[in-house]
Amino acid sequence: HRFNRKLPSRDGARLKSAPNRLPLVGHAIKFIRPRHELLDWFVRCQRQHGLETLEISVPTIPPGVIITDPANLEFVLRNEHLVSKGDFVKSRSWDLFGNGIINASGDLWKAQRKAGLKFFSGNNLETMVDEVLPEAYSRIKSQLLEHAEAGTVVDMQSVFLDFTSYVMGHMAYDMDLDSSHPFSKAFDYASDQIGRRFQNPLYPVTEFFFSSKLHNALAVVKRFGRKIVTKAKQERSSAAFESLVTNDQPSFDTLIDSLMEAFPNPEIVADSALNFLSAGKDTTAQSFTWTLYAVIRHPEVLKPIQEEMQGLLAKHNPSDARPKLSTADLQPTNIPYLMATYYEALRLYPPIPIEIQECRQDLSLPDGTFLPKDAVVVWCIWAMNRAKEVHGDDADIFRPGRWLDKDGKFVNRSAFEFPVFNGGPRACLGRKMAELMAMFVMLSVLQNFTFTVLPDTSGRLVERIPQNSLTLPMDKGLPCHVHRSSTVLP
Ligand code: HEM
Repeated sequence: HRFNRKLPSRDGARLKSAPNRLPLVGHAIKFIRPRHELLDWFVRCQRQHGLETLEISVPTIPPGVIITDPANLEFVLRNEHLVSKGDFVKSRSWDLFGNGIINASGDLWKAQRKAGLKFFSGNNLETMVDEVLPEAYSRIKSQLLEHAEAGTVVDMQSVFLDFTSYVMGHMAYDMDLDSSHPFSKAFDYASDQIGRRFQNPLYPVTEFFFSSKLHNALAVVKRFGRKIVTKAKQERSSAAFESLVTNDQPSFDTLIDSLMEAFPNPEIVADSALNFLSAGKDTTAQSFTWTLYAVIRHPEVLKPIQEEMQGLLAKHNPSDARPKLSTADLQPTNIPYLMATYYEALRLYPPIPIEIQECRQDLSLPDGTFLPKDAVVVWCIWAMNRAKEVHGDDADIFRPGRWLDKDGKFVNRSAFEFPVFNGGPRACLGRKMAELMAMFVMLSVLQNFTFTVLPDTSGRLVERIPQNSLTLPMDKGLPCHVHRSSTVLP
């Protein structure tokens, strides 16, 4: 047996088991159920046992626990040398993520983290707001106008995915990517199939018989990555050559540039850029979709958002009917209610809903739980974000006001109470970028359009649920009717 035989325990006794454990298969059935049922089950575990650490068992993987207490999560996130991604996650996602930052550890991770930090700390986010976001928005605006004019149904999830593909394509690869590009199609297919491996314990067998489409998609993705790096290298050489003639310093400021400076190996640069694209494209598009859904269901939030928009406009030259939004405009100090609305949607619909890590050695959590080496540590962000012990008795309710203090100022929570962007040394590198994109796209879309969600065939507005994935796509998208409203912002 390759796993340590010791079991998780506290005060010398076995832990309480998470509910619905079955003989032989343990909790495995729960993990292969549709995503919303699994998430509901995590919420039930949390409601029945509060912040207590519970035991879970799934055959073929080492014994494990579900943690919910923010103090335990803080310990886990701050001590990567003790608890980190293990074989369970890495073996399933290696084909797509390879040596990229998402799964890398040690020096390989450190160098990519440094290159990413350098990239995000420069002027790049300002360039994104000034140049990339307006162009990305103008593309989706034309789509929305066409649908508004023709009265046709538009899937807002796919519109937001077009938006983020364009933005991430520019930020990660310095090129135009839209959802119809063969790379985008191959990438989306491969991400989806890799996500399914986490739900299907027999995936090596299934893929042995039915995997040629996945292998082809992965080959397209990897080939595209290599092509991008070769193109960036050629551009660097010619810019360097030109600078000899003009005597100007060439400037290299794309993410690919930062990565090429850190790594001589083009395969690593390609994997790394792909990981950044992967980390940023779907998570953000999904967060915009769930935010719009929440706003449509809670129209009372539109008034304070409109007031903030008017406040922003008043700061610009009043004669300028289409002012350009700047990075300063998009800060939470200027638009606290919109930021609170976004955070409230992120709380109820976290784009990465579940995390799974493994213990590197025997250890004890702050609540006294003993975990043997190899033990699996799971936390469900979806359920933690609904814990009444942390978010109050109204934790199930969408209420942006919980993110504002008595003066209406936006107040954040610690990463351990609100682990939507992870925390500790491996906290999300793109958080600021995601927030700027969200504020920009929400201000622009809500200023120019109103939406009605389509009812189902019985005429009812059914609650939207997530689809199975590593992230949180809305099942069947967000089909809406869109209507034009007053056009004030660009
Ligand atoms: C609402 C949007 C987003 C959410 C909720 C989110 C959430 C997260 C989470 C939970 C992690 C930890 C994942 C893990 O290691 O298991 C993470 C890591 C990461 N995120 Fe984000 N993310 C978002 C947007 C972005 C964007 C726009 C980028 C830009 C490229 C980005 C770049 C990264 C990177 C590079 C990492 C790996 C950090 C490391 O391992 O050191 N994310 N993110």
